[in-house]
Amino acid sequence: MNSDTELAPAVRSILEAARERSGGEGVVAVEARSLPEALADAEADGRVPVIAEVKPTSPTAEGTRDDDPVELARAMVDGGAAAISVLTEPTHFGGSAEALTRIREAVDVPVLRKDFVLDEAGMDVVEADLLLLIVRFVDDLEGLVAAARERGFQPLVEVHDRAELETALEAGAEIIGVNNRDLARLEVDLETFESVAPHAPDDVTLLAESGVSSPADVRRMREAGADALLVGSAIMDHGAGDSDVTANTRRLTRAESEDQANDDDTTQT
Ligand SMILES: O=C(O)c1ccccc1NCC(=O)[C@H](O)[C@H](O)COP(=O)(O)O
Repeated sequence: MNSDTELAPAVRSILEAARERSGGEGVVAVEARSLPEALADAEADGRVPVIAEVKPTSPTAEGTRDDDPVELARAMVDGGAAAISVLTEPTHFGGSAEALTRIREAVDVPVLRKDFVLDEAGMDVVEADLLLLIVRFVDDLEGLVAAARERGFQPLVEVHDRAELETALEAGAEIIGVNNRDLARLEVDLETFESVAPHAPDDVTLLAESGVSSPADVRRMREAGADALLVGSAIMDHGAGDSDVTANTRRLTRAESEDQANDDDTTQT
């Protein structure tokens, strides 16, 4: 691991579970759907580029959604999602590689494998268009970025502060996510993205991850330089059980349209 900074007990537990999980058989080879192209398509279409996350539960979620992951992903695409993120971690997030495979067959947008990949073997589990690598949790980021690309994945490199951004850039990352959830208390603070984003070069595809829950949050992250938003909880709405995932997604993908901005103003007054 790349840092000895404090980690929440849930994160320690996630990492222990990740170390115990085995990789797949053989080396994965993917023909990836391009994330930058999907984000550009969404922009051209007047949608805010949102990567909607199929996240059955999590250490901070208020409940669990047992809906069919394929139906959830389809509903997110209907709501305008430019791409889908799928938690494949089974123990703490209720995910699976099988769910990702089924989703990728069912939708035509890029699909991110959101998991805690610590080494090359951890990559060879399932085909996905993007693969998450978290700077804090890996020792040889440059080697893993190269290994991911050799397999055809687009690596999404996740950072939490400016020093990690530098590490990501030195490793050759082209798609970088700034996670607003800190790993010590699991609290979200949108200022994290705002403090890191100005230091990212323009040619990087920059994602704001975690804690985006309203159209106002979307606009705030976009104004701070986010090319796209990665949103799980606000779309899954775990506590509400059968909340409408299409409507939840559409509310965010339309956050920059005039109608939505007017609705928000009306609601706030
Ligand atoms: O979401 C959690 O509770 C969590 C806890 C510990 C480590 C990671 C965690 N989440 C992973 C993610 O990065 C998020 O699922 C993703 O960024 C979406 O965040 P949100 O929109 O806040 O659900």
